[in-house]
Formats: sequence, structure tokens, C-alpha cells
Amino acid sequence: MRVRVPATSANLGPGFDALGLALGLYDDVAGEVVPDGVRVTVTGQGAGELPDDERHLVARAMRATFEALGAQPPGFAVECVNRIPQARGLGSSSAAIVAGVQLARALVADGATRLDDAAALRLAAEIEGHPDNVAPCLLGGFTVAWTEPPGARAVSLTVAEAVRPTVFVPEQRGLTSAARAALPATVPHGDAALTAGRAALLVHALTAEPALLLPATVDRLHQGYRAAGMPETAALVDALRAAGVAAVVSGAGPTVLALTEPPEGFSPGTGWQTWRLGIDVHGARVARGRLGHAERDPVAAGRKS
Ligand SMILES: Nc1ncnc2c1ncn2[C@@H]1O[C@H](COP(=O)(O)OP(=O)(O)O)[C@@H](O)[C@H]1O
Ligand SMILES: N[C@@H](CCOP(=O)(O)O)C(=O)O
Repeated sequence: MRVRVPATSANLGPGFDALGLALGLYDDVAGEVVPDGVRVTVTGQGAGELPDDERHLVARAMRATFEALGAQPPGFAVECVNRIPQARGLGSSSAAIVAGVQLARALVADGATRLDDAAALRLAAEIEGHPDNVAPCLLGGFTVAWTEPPGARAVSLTVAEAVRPTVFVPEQRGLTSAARAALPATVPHGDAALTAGRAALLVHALTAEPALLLPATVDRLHQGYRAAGMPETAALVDALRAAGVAAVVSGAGPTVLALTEPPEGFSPGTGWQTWRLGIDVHGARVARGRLGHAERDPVAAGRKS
């Protein structure tokens, strides 16, 4: 079995832990049951750094899913071709988790029925700790996610044509766990009220009226508190916004996401890669068989520049 999982950009400014967008940049992962042991091979992003055994995040998500299904196989082998940069705010950990959950469901007889799509979202969100990346990764498009007993839920909405994501990806990494540790336990009521209003406006702007994206992407819940830990990211967001571009920190950073096109000739300066990406509307896609020649190419699949 194999699965293609999209990169995602969470928060989108004011939608902390709730809003997310699936992007046209993908990891391809194949899995099969073997007589014993857990083996993981990695090509592309993370090759030579990630573990090759049970500790690998895809393997951990597969184990958790097999457990939920009550069907642990004797062993399994996983092949990953990674194109989503890791620890940059583009949802690489959610992509790995969703890949593991979907592969395990596909490898167990009736797995996708016994653990249905809603339960798969709940499990993936539980492993990740927040639902805003796993939701668009599973469903595609622009998602609004929330948590209520018994767990995460989400809806996917269609994005207006004029929305053109560009990501500015820096060399340096930033772990989501560290960026979450920078957040305060409480925020001023005025900041919460402003941000709630902009998050509501953002749903309208992204789906129907992109001309409102600049005011709709104002956030007071997380970006300001995280700025000291990623000053270059904060400066780039400010420069783009000053030029009229609806730019935000992508996820927990340090990547910057622009939802509208930067002005002709705009340069983020040195140390940034600039990629124009499409919006993924399918979410994770499972297919039979191993990875083919195209899926094994670690550079292609999605990037427009
Ligand atoms: N494709 C992957 N395979 C295995 N582990 C991964 C993968 N992608 C991310 N991870 C793990 O998740 C960590 C990054 O997660 P996180 O800090 O949430 O960043 P991101 O914004 O990229 O999701 C990596 O350091 C690695 O431990
Ligand atoms: N809401 C989370 C989103 C983290 O996204 P990631 O792509 O950086 O993992 C947060 O802001 O902490």
C-alpha cells in the first residue's frame, strides 16, 4: 500500500490550532507487512537523520493505528520519499502521522471501515496534539478543526480562485514544541476578541473575498509571542504585510506563508527558498502497490518554482 500526503500550513494568522490549508507539496510513503521487525527507509528530507526503526514517526503512528484496530502485524516495512521540509512549519510531522494512520488502516482487512475517517482524524490529532495540520492533511483544502468529546472534528471548505500561496522557507529549523513553549497561559481579553473576529473574517476572505485577506490575517494570540525566537521570520512577515501582501507565520514557523502574490521582483533576501505552491484539494490519497518511479523522485511533486 502507498499514500501521498500533502504539506499543510496551520493557523493562517488568527486561526491558532484551528485553521489549516493543504498545500501542493507531498511526501510519498509505502508500507507492507513483513514476517518480523520494523524497518524504515528514508529518501529526501530527513534522510540520514531520522530513525530507521520503531522510533520513526510513521512507524509510531502505524503502531498506534494497528493497536486501535486490535491487529498488530508481526512486522512491517516502510519506504518514505520526503519532500516536505521538516521542523519549518509546513506540517511535516502531521504528514508523517497521517501517512502512518492511513497505511495501517489500508493494511488491515476492513481497516478503513473498522476505524472510519472520523476516527482516523481523532487518532491522528491525538498523536499530533492539535488538529489544525492533520485535518487539512487528511481532508485537503482549507479546514476548520475543533475538539469536543470524543475528539477532533473538521470541515473542509473550498478556497477562492485568487488565493495563491507562496512559502518562504528558511534554512534554520524550529521545533513546534519549542514555539508552543513560548506562548503565555493567558492573553488579554482585547487580543482574544480581536483575533476571534479576524479568524471569522478569514473564513469569509479565503472562501469568497480574498481582497479582505490582509485585515483577515491579523493575529494577537501567537505570532507576537514567538517573534523573539524567529526574528528573521517576523521581519519578513512585516515586510510583506507593509507591501500589502497577506503574510503570516506558517504553523509554528519559521516558514512564512503569503496567501496573495508578492509584488513583482520581491526578494526575501538571502537564506530563503521561495516556492509558489498550489492548494491540495484531495488530502491524503491511498493506493495499492509500492512506490513507482515518479513517487521515488525526491524533488518533483508539487513545487511550481
Ligand atoms: N517525514 C517524517 N518522518 C519521520 N519523522 C518526522 C517526519 N517529519 C517530521 N518528523 C518528526 O517531527 C519533527 C518536526 O515536527 P514539528 O516540530 O512539528 O515540525 P513541522 O512543522 O515540520 O511539523 C522532526 O524533527 C521529526 O522528529
Ligand atoms: N497550531 C500549531 C501549528 C503547528 O504547525 P507546524 O506545521 O509548525 O507543526 C502551533 O502553532 O503550534
